[in-house]
Amino acid sequence: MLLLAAACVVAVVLLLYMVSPLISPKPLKLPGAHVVVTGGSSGIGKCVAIECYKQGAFITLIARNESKLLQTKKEIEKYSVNDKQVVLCISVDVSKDYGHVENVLKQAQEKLGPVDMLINCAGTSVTGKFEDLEISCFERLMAVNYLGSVYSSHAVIPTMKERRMGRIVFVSSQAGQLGLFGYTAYSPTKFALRGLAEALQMEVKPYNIYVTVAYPPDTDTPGFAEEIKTKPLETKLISEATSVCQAEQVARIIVKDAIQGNFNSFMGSDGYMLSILTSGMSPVTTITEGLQQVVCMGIFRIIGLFYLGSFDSIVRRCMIQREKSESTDKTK
Ligand SMILES: NC(=O)C1=CN([C@@H]2O[C@H](COP(=O)(O)OP(=O)(O)OC[C@H]3O[C@@H](n4cnc5c(N)ncnc54)[C@H](OP(=O)(O)O)[C@@H]3O)[C@@H](O)[C@H]2O)C=CC1
Ligand SMILES: CCCCCCCCCCCCCCCC(=O)[C@@H](N)CO
Repeated sequence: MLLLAAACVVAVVLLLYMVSPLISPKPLKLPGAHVVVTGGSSGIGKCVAIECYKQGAFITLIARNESKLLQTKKEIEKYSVNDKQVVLCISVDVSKDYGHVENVLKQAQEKLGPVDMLINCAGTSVTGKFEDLEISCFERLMAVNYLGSVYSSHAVIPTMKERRMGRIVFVSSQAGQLGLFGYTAYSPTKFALRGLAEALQMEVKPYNIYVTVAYPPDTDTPGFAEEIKTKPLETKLISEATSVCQAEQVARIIVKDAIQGNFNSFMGSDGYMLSILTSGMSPVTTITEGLQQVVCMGIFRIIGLFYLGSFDSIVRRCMIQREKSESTDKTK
């Protein structure tokens, strides 16, 4: 009886493997494709643009600061693989005025053709204790990290649906998979992208459009260098659970997953565990991915509980330390 059940399971798995090429998306061809990268003038966005350019794509870079855009354009052009390739720069704040964002993306499409891939990388972070963060921080981060991605995606989706092809990438964060001390303003903006991505993916899949959510860990970028200046001690200590990644490496993984149309894009072994743990009701792109989630979820939850225990003890130790130093300050 048991043998029969096992045989059935094996048969089903084999069958699923056989049909899996039918449900996996066809990879996007980057040579000659038009790739738009918001936040493309610095850090992860810049490396994503370079990676796509190296593979023959035409690039539109979007950010606010014009001189940074031009400098990055020059840097990217060093990697050209043919003499037709173009890097277009657009200076716009993706979080301000939807009409404006829609307009500049229309102009970009007139110049370089319809957008094949949009990478929403424009974003910023502020850390601090909940009550120390000004309300304007919560509003600004939601506007840039979340609404900025909504605006840019909203402007390109109609053409993608008409052409029945395309890729949309949202750059979330590991802090968009779990909430940590110091990230009360930032984490919700990154969790929001996941909700948007899931709902949007269900809408656009019949049009052969694939959505990817990337969850990078701490990554060595100008934005990260700015962030650590004001990070609470607790956040620093908790973040030491993972090592700092290089932007080039993060970009390579994001571009590979976007080309393949994978919903999940993660980096490193803790990124792998977090992605399995938080897979919830997210779509799967391969049978192997689904099987790994089913098999590993429980054990990763146990490992996760140990991590949570150690994070709680960091927070408690810091609190006791702070109270001690405050009371000695008072007695002085
Ligand atoms: N570095 C890290 O540790 C991690 C980063 N991430 C996420 O990756 C993304 C990139 O981060 P990172 O490379 O570190 O950031 P950087 O600060 O190095 O670069 C941010 C880019 O976004 C642009 N940008 C910022 N605000 C706006 C805006 N309102 N409108 C248009 N462009 C804007 C910036 O240009 P300009 O200022 O000129 O507008 C710049 O090009 C962010 O979404 C971040 O949350 C996720 C996980 C880890
Ligand atoms: C079972 C597995 C458990 C794994 C636990 C992993 C611990 C995660 C620590 C996460 C550090 C936060 C990264 C935020 C990066 C970011 O978005 C900012 N740097 C942006 O500037």
